[in-house]
Amino acid sequence: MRTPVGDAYDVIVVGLGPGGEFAANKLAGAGLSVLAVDKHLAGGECPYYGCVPSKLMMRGATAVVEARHAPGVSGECDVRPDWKAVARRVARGTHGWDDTASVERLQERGATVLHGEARLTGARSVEVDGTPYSASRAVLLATGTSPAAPPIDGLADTPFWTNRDIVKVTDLPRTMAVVGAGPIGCELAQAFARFGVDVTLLEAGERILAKEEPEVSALMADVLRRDGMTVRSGVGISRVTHRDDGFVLTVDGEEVRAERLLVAAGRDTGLPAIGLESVGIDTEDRTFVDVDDHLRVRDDDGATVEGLWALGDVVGKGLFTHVAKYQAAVVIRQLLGEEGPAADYSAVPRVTFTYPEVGAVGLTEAQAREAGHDVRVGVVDIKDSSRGDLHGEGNDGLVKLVATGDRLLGGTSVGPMGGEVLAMLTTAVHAGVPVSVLKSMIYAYPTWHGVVRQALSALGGTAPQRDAPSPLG
Ligand SMILES: Cc1cc2nc3c(=O)[nH]c(=O)nc-3n(C[C@H](O)[C@H](O)[C@H](O)COP(=O)(O)OP(=O)(O)OC[C@H]3O[C@@H](n4cnc5c(N)ncnc54)[C@H](O)[C@@H]3O)c2cc1C
Ligand SMILES: NC(=O)c1ccc[n+]([C@@H]2O[C@H](COP(=O)([O-])OP(=O)(O)OC[C@H]3O[C@@H](n4cnc5c(N)ncnc54)[C@H](O)[C@@H]3O)[C@@H](O)[C@H]2O)c1
Repeated sequence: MRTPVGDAYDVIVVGLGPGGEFAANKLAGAGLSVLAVDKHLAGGECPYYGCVPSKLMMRGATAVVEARHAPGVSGECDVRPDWKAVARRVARGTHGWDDTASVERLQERGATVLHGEARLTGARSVEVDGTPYSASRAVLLATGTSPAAPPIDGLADTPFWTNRDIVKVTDLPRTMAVVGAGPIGCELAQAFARFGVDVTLLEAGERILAKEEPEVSALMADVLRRDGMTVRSGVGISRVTHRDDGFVLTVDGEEVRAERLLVAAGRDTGLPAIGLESVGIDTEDRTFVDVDDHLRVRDDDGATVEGLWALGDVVGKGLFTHVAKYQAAVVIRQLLGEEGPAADYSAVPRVTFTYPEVGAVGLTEAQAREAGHDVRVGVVDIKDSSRGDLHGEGNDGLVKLVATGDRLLGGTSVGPMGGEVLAMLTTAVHAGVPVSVLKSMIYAYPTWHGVVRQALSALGGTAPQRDAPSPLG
């Protein structure tokens, strides 16, 4: 452990989710004295309540559905899904919600780890459960988010589940209502539906997965309905009550009943609790901490708060683990005096791990038009490709490209490997690979990423070309 000078550490990291933990490990490993503080589990939302358990659930759900495709492609297959198997993998994958390994990793690198609630008292000082600490170089705020509860009459008095509860479920309910059809709602609803739970997905907005292209929302609503779910968008939920036999939601004046209720209606950054007023930031109407492209915190006058950085979900530049770690790397370079680019969000990839996976990067068509670009669009259904044809059942998906002139602004790839196909679109958008260069490449046959070639030829309204005549007719 590095000994701090006086009572001051070099760096204090508040919040040890993917962003804070990564920064604390790297900075301590580089020889700085680091105080690493978390009020709950070192590791944060992703490994215990987010990415890891939800992807383990999706893996189980995908295996079930792939087995159900067997009759058309490989004969009979008797599938008897058992949630206990998933629950066991989740308990293992989350280390039984125990952060000893993360804490020890930090300590081995020389950090001092404290479990406690921190509050800023100035740019380079914090209190942890009332005890003051100061940092000679920097405080890093990486306090992340917690599940938000929408202001629905009666909801707060009911035992509804959030992502933090549902990941611990060992016995499935018969019926479940889900409020919110963003990535969390869609992933978890589909996982449960594929294990036989009768799920009703309720979305207030016009469409599910509203941050994605409209074609994606329509396709995914169709897939989820074929999974046996009831999918309703544009609904108003006015009241929730709970009795022994379950929940009753008043939805557009009618009752929806369910044994369990999952609320997946967005995230809360909890800014009033972290002491931002001590550095001139009023949190009343603010959702995220304002930062410049080096993640330095700006106060209400737009001035840089010297010695204070923020990163991860709390800055709202993309609520993803990979964004939190990317931002942490930008901050680490500055604190270690290393060269490197400022943060750039023009090619942030995102993947919703439903089946099919929904991958996207850069601008959607609507965002590109709003930004004033002269937009060209190419959309291809993956069923209209050789790989889609060969795959057979389960070949739901599409590739959509958004370009202006010879420049790719964004792309979406939905399919059994939509998140993997996204890699080439991310490279293209990030590196500014011209559309003409992408068109001149050779695409392996018959691949899912080969559909990108078809979408490139569809750009600008040209009829999409198959990669070969359908071998199955
Ligand atoms: C169900 C679900 C599935 C997800 N799936 C994915 C996925 O597949 N891929 C992906 O990229 N992202 C996914 N995410 C998002 C991802 O989990 C977050 O973007 C990521 O965890 C954010 O990291 P962070 O470092 O900002 O903070 P967080 O992970 O939110 O951690 C913040 C930490 O700060 C601590 N803290 C807060 N306030 C204080 C305080 N005052 N004092 C001390 N400690 C404090 C908290 O206890 C917490 O440990 C998912 C999220 C959820 C909920
Ligand atoms: N695979 C991934 O990378 C992944 C998976 C899960 C979550 N995440 C991250 O976590 C973030 C949060 O996910 P999320 O799904 O909670 O948030 P979200 O904001 O994307 O979706 C929440 C949905 O709830 C709806 N909603 C809000 N209030 C409602 C109400 N009263 N009734 C009905 N619907 C209501 C909203 O209209 C919205 O569509 C995402 O933005 C994403 O960045 C990522």
